[in-house]
Amino acid sequence: MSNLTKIAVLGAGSWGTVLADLLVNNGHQVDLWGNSAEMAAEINEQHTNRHYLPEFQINPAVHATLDLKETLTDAEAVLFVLPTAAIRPVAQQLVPVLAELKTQPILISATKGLELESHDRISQIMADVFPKEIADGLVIFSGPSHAENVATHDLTSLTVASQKMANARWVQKIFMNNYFRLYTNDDMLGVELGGALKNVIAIGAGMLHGLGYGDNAKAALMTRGLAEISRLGVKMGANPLTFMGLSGIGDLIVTCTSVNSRNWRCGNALGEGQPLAEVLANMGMVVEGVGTAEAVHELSQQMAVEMPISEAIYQVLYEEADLRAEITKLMHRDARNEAEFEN
Ligand SMILES: NC(=O)C1=CN([C@@H]2O[C@H](COP(=O)(O)OP(=O)(O)OC[C@H]3O[C@@H](n4cnc5c(N)ncnc54)[C@H](O)[C@@H]3O)[C@@H](O)[C@H]2O)C=CC1
Ligand SMILES: O=C(CO)COP(=O)(O)O
Repeated sequence: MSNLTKIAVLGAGSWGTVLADLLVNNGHQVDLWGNSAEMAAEINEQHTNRHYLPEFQINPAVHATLDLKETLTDAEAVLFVLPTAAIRPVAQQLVPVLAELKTQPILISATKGLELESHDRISQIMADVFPKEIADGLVIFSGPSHAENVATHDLTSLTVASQKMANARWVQKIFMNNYFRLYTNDDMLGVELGGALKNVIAIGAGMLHGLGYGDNAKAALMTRGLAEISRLGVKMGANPLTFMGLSGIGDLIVTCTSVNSRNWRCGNALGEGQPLAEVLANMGMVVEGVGTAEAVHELSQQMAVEMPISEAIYQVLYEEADLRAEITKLMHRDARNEAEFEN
């Protein structure tokens, strides 16, 4: 066992690779677990991951592997940076390995989405899969943070939320450096919802851009998008102030305004008239807002909360609704007071 803090990073895509690099820059030991032998060899031998980050030189101390047991051995924390759809099956793979190793690492999730069908947040999936003593310590890691910016050490601030504030503070400490700043928050529900739901609104922002709409339209979409995210979140029990923070409005701003955003780029291509299947095939990276739009469509009905913008985006993605007709419908909803929080 070495004296370094070892972190297991699961998911060798754009965000996982950059976070592994950051942790190694901070003096920690990292095993980066992926599912492509070719990519692991490229990371270990050339210190690049060109499919996701064409220009990025990875710290040579990042070690990529396909071996889950090797990854988890001696790890004090396990950072999940996988698409939402992969969280449950990968978590299920971890359980017997951790039992065999007799360890209880701190779980951290940087994934942003709601699971299809169950509508579960990542914390709910973890609670289903892991023993309570491990699941209860989960830390959610969220906020405005495109991998492309962190790769160039651009200044970035995020939120870490947990039911166990000692764990959140530990994560804060291991990640912070002169380009990466973290704040703690005890509202895990609000932090998770903000990170997942903004992806749907970002698809809408891209759609507006693709159709040629201007800044007024995008600002209105973000503002009213945040109103409906907060409405659902508060009804579910989240702290309304969380939506004013980094994992709420902060992440909504970056995702709705950046060409780095996969969700924005997906929406933009749809607005320009490309079919969804073609857009997703060309992206080569996960576009979380597409699956989350379906989960939100069901969750908002279940919670009896109106989310007209997310619903319009769902209709375009899944029900072949005409995008311009959905925008017209939104503009002609009943007149109301801005401060009405119920609908
Ligand atoms: N890319 C970014 O800038 C940010 C991404 N996120 C979130 O992080 C999560 C991951 O996003 P990205 O890194 O962008 O995705 P990505 O598409 O770049 O990479 C995902 C990686 O997970 C791997 N993977 C998928 N299923 C797997 C499985 N069953 N076992 C092992 N590996 C598997 C894929 O092969 C791929 O390498 C998403 O929830 C996203 O919303 C959050 C903040 C920033
Ligand atoms: O969550 C993100 C930035 O904070 C990443 O968003 P995209 O997946 O749209 O790139």
